[in-house]
Amino acid sequence: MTAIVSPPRSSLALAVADRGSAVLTVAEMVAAEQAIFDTGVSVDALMRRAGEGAGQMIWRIGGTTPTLVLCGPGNNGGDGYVIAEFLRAKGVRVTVAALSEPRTDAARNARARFCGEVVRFDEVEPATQVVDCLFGSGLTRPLDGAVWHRFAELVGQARRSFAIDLPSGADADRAVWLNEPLRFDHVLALGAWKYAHLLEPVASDCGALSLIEIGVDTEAARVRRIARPSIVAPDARSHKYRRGLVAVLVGAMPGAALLAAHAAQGAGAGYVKLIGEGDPPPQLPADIVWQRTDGAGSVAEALQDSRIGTVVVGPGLGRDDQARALLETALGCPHPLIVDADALHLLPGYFASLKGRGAPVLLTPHQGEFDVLAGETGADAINKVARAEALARTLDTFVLYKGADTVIAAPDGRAVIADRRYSWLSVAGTGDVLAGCMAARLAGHAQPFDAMTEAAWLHDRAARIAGPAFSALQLANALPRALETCLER
Ligand SMILES: NC(=O)C1=CN([C@@H]2O[C@H](COP(=O)(O)OP(=O)(O)OC[C@H]3O[C@@H](n4cnc5c(N)ncnc54)[C@H](O)[C@@H]3O)[C@@H](O)[C@H]2O)[C@@H](O)CC1
Ligand SMILES: [K+]
Repeated sequence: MTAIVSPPRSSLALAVADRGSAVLTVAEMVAAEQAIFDTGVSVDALMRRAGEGAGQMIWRIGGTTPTLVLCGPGNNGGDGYVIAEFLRAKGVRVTVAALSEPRTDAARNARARFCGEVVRFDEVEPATQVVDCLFGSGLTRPLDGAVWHRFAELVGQARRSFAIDLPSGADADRAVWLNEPLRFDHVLALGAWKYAHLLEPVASDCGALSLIEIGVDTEAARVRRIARPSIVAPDARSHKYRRGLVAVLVGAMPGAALLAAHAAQGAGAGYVKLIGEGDPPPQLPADIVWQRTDGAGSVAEALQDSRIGTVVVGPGLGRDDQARALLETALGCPHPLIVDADALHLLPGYFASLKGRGAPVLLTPHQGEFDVLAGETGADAINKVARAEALARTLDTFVLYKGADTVIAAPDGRAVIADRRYSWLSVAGTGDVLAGCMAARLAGHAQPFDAMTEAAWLHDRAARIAGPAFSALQLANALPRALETCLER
């Protein structure tokens, strides 16, 4: 067996990237707030910080629009009284509708400081602008039917709606609606993102998201919202192998493998080759190398090339015996491996090969493929991130769980949520492009988690650049322009 020498890295390497802002569970948020109180800040002072931050944002967006603030019994309602007083002092015509008397000391104090009018919730008239401070992270059950009905009417009839911290009715950790879904124009998250802001089905009902800083320390958070990666251009010492050699295995449908290869080129790989049986497909462009093989033994031999940075198996692979043989060979090769599409359906037969494999394996399932892989794994998980984490841990692989809310999870517990994917991505072949894009990034710097995050970002950015109704090839062709937006200056 040929000795494996890692290819030299670093041309399109990672720069010091923005880690993205933190995503916290309610329990983590409570602990983070407690840490602030432990420094001597009072609950009242933190509520003022939160309410005035949110008030400032509403003032910037809504100006003097007459405003109805809906206040619940807890500290979310307390925020509402702070916001109402802030806007009133700016000269905005503000009414507060209270669901009940405040039940916490901080909310009672905020209520006492509000100098405007407070009316009963069940008697209030619709307004041009509505601010929802009924419930935040303390919501434990669905809203009472009559309350929800009136609430939905007030939000629906307003020209502009804001939800403070969370839309009332949304479960923060599970990211589900406890009542019927309700759409807001703006959601102002306090201190950190919660899962409901970024995971479907709640995320896309949140409209424009803003994060109001209140001074919570989120440094140690394991889960983050995706942020624009920072990518370094090739330097003077760069050459094609240093940029990264990507090998894509070709199965029954070479078109999909070709798309992945195009995408790898567009995302910065220095050298891309297809490895397949017999003659190359007629549509093979001149700038993609075809490495002809003759049976599984010769594929294994081709994959011994120590210059290979990443192998891709799955796009257009098929699910027959030949496909199984290719997957088995790929799993046995010494390089980082991306397992995508058809190969994900075949993978449960090879879980044992994942354990102890020297080089990392990256899985890219959409929902159907995820179900095939996960089975009962993570059945009790609270949300999509926890499900992805459970699979990553169980199989000791990196997982990119696709969807409008794409989740990336590492076996060490790190996770990233790439929310609100551009909806025109829902077209055939975009998965092949994502796999190729990820392969290029991984071949360039050998960091699987970063490669997945960068690929998710570049894929979405390229789609927005390509505009509506693009083809998968047009998406791959837009990748260089997406890459340009991430280059370190
Ligand atoms: N902890 C803090 O010091 C801070 C909290 N802040 C705000 O406080 C919120 C959390 O406050 P709370 O923990 O008081 O929670 P909420 O204000 O979300 O509401 C909790 C109250 O509502 C009741 N409740 C829950 N679900 C209900 C339902 N479906 N129908 C009727 N009543 C229901 C609970 O029994 C409790 O009395 C955050 O979302 C944020 O807006 C901010 O002011 C920043 C500081
Ligand atoms: K709210």
